[in-house]
Amino acid sequence: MIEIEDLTKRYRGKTVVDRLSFDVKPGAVTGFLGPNGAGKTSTLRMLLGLARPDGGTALIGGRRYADLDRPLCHVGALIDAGSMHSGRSARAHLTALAAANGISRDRVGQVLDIVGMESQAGARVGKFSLGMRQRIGIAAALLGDPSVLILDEPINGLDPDGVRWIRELLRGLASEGRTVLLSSHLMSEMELTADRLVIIGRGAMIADTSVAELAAEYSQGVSVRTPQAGEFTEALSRIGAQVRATSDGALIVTGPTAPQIAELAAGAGIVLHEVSSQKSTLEDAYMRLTADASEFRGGVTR
Ligand SMILES: Nc1ncnc2c1ncn2[C@@H]1O[C@H](COP(=O)(O)OP(=O)(O)OP(=O)(O)O)[C@@H](O)[C@H]1O
Repeated sequence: MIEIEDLTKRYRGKTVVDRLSFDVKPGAVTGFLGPNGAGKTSTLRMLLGLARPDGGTALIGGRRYADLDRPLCHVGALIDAGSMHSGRSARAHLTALAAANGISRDRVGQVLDIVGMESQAGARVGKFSLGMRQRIGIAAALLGDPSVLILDEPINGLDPDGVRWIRELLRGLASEGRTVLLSSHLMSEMELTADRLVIIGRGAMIADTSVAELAAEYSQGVSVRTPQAGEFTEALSRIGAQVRATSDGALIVTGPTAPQIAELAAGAGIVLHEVSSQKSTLEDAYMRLTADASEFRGGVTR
């Protein structure tokens, strides 16, 4: 469990994390989303004791990171794997990390196995591709078998196989009851990976929701095609539905669900050619939610 309350960070007078509060619960993957510069990394760095908050608290299992005994056994973190330039082999890097944290050497083999890197464990980390470094970074995060995982942009720069691999790994770790928090600035990376979503902009909370709730909230009604449009519009209006006709002859119905509309038509002897829910994509929802919060969106001069 991660608890963030009123967390605030300022750099040179600019508030980059602004009284942020949210909880991250075990047993689910929580996506931490926001445009570039929204304050995600700053928040994660405070959570991991790498930056000092100017206000509020960031707790893991009820304690500050700095107060955890053998922190690697409570929290695994991946922050900036791209910058990991080690002249050591992957195995030596992990073995040193294990030794420094009182973790058995045997665990190194296990985590190399989990991330599929045993065959390359003897090669120098500095020679690895970004995707391989991400895997070694995740192996390091898993060394202490932690119940909480915090990953900053772990999908960034991975090829489709890597993306699928990390998605399955994180979902598996969450299904074992672990708390998994990962950041991204792309909804497309999150919609298949995360259960819950915490969306921030300019350091402040925009939405604390689930993928399913956000999809339902931004659903745009049901598209219906029928040769009896006039008659069916009257029947729909009688049950309180809102109906508007589109220029290509469809009816967009808001209020009832698609099955309710189909049943109403069947009961009234109306022929339907099409009934389909018009879901806006989560990407659209995210773009709308963060439209005012993006510092770097092109095309507009402020
Ligand atoms: N050490 C620092 N000193 C000064 N400013 C900083 C520092 N770290 C972050 N910032 C500023 O804080 C703001 C938030 O940055 P942060 O990296 O937390 O955002 P982010 O949401 O992780 O963005 P991205 O998706 O681009 O990684 C930015 O304006 C950034 O320039």
